[in-house]
Amino acid sequence: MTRPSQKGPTGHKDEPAGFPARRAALRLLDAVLRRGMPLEQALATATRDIALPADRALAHNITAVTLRHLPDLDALIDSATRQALPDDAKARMVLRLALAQALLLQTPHHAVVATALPLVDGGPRKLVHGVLSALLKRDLHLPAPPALPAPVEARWGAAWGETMVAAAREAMAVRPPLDLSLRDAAATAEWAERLGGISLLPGHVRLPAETEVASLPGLGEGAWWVQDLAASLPARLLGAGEGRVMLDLCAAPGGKAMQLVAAGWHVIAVDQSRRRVERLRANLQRTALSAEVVEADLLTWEPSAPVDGILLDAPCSATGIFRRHPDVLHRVGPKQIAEMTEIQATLLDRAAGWLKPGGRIVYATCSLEPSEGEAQVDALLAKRSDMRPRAIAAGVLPAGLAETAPGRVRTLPGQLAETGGLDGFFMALMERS
Ligand SMILES: C[S@@+](CC[C@H](N)C(=O)[O-])C[C@H]1O[C@@H](n2cnc3c(N)ncnc32)[C@H](O)[C@@H]1O
Repeated sequence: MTRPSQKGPTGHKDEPAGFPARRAALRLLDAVLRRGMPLEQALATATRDIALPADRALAHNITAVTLRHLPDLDALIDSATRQALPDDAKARMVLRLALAQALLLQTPHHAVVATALPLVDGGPRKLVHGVLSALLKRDLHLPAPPALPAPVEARWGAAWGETMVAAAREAMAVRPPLDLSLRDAAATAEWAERLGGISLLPGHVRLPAETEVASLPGLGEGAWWVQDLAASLPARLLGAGEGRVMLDLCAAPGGKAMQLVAAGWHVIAVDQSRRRVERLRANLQRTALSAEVVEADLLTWEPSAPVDGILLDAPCSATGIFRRHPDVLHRVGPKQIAEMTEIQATLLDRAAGWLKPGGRIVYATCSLEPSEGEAQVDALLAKRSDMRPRAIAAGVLPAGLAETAPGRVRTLPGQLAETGGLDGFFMALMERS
């Protein structure tokens, strides 16, 4: 048995060692699954009473691993209960976390049981003990790769086919690599060598998944920023700026704005979120790149004059970044997607009217839902006879990716898999005639 600590790290008597991290993990899982909060957003509140960074990291890790394997963990739980536990029952939440620790984090079984049972004190302790003991006696294995939530598999299967769903499961099983965008694309070879990575495009360096960002050379001097390879593509479609004016709409925290400034555009970066605009300013300061920053709601704000270029990185369901944020697939469904498509259509409509004749716009979303990507651009082109697709220049995309239609790129799980894959994104380049 795990020896109960005299006093837990939070000062409570008779708490088993490691209990505060498990209590925080339960709060985190509850925030994501019952209240629909993003995991990263729930972190500060859920871990507020944890003093040690290592315990906060453990709570985060237990929850993330649980979310990556949730459907398979649920199947195990259901195999050991006579009556299915409600989806949001505390007993199910605790069992999910406990099994994830035992099966995926190799936590000793006695520690799993000792830290799980106090989570249901005053509740279904006997039930949880019974189910957990019965399951831990079995020779348990989780399927590899993990299943995605059934509604997601059905939706993506219908949109992209079963091969994509299988690739998405594989992508969910592994931590993605760390991609950096460089301020000085001319120094790509030098930085790739210095950082020990590979480069798939000028201005890009890819490092192994376990790389610790804080310890890398170049961070303090602002030589690079973290940005998935797919997320770096929309700004690349717009080419070199040569001092022309670019509106970066929905710009914070600024990954694409920094690329555009580094490519020679005069950038006006607009975002409505104060907190995220602060991060945008800090990022510009760290990289010594300068842009006009505007904190405003794009549903009412408009530029004072037509512009040469626009990048609209629209708010979206973010289902394309599930590899780093497994919570998204459990929080986002048709309702949230439909809400996002309405905002996207309004923003794209407004933005298209702000281009000079001959000006170019890129519309992008980090979503794997066609309604937030292809369908938005189809609708704009059907509505506006002054907008037309603009072919993507040679050499802009990495080897292995190509336009899916003139001016359009769709990145999917499974693409570039041999070098670590990339996030799910849609982008389209159009020109105003
Ligand atoms: C996908 S993120 C942008 C990421 C950013 N382009 C980058 O590369 O770092 C979407 C952004 O849209 C902003 N946003 C959502 N609705 C908005 C609106 N009505 N007006 C202005 N910004 C908005 C959010 O605050 C969020 O920062």
